[in-house]
Amino acid sequence: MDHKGQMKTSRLRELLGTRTIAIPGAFNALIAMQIERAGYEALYVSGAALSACRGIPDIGLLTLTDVTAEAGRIAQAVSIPTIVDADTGYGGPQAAAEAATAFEEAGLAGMQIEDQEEAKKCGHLPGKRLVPVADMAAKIEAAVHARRDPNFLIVARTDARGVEGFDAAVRRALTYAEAGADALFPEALESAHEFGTFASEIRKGGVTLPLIANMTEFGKTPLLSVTEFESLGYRGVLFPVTALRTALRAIEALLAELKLFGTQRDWLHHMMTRQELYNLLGYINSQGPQEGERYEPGHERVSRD
Ligand SMILES: C[C@](O)(C(=O)O)[C@H](CC(=O)O)C(=O)O
Ligand SMILES: [Mg+2]
Repeated sequence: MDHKGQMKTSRLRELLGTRTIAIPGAFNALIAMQIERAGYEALYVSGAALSACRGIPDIGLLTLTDVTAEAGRIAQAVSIPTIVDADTGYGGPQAAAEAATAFEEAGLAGMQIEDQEEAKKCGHLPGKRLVPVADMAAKIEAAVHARRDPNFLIVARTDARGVEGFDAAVRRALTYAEAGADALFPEALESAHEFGTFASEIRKGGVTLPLIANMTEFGKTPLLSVTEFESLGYRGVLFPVTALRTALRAIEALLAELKLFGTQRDWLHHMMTRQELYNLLGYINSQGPQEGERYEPGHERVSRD
């Protein structure tokens, strides 16, 4: 952890302590740069998106080494804080402690750990299994103990809603707060009403930690806006796979048309131009944009490649 890393961790705490923010998921460093440039104040590295980018499902196949390398690259490409999805913590308390150390050193501002058993699944699928509450609490304690920067954020996610029920989700979250978690994340709640009740039950339990909501699509949770979550008492709203799903659909459509027509001409206006991509990368091309490199509607030649 360096000075820059410490600034990001304290910034993340400050943000979650004061207002409600949208936290989009970045599936690589370039997308992280886009997220920062679009004005977001924090970003998320999703296990589901990272797995998908490797061509594998989100069933706990990513290792700590894999995630540290990729999430570290993402975090270091931007100056806003990054929260990484650490799945189940990659094992027991010792593994969770190692994860906290590795992520902190790699420049992450926080990590999210969930209470599923190790052969995990997407939190919005049926058939999940949870570890005993004491086992999860031990992982949180170990991660909290392992961090060197006290601001490195440990987000405790409970998947209990779809397994043991709503009340168990509240009870588990309260226990995780006691174990030292810095933020609570109730996974796969099924209505705005449940989000509101969860928040008020947590407050009734005497816990004032920031709450995180997950706005993943096509799952169990109806789509609510950041403003709605703000009024329900949530401080961070994740959009973990939103950019990836959108990119995938666009690429699917492009590929179909390219195959059919043998040219990408009609797609130029959907593309970021060479110069715009260079600008995003901060790459100063010493020769500047070449004639014909900028897209103008009606012009077919865009790049000199
Ligand atoms: C938030 C999540 O853990 C993720 O990996 O991004 C997933 C998202 C998803 O699968 O849609 C989740 O379990 O909710
Ligand atoms: Mg995940």
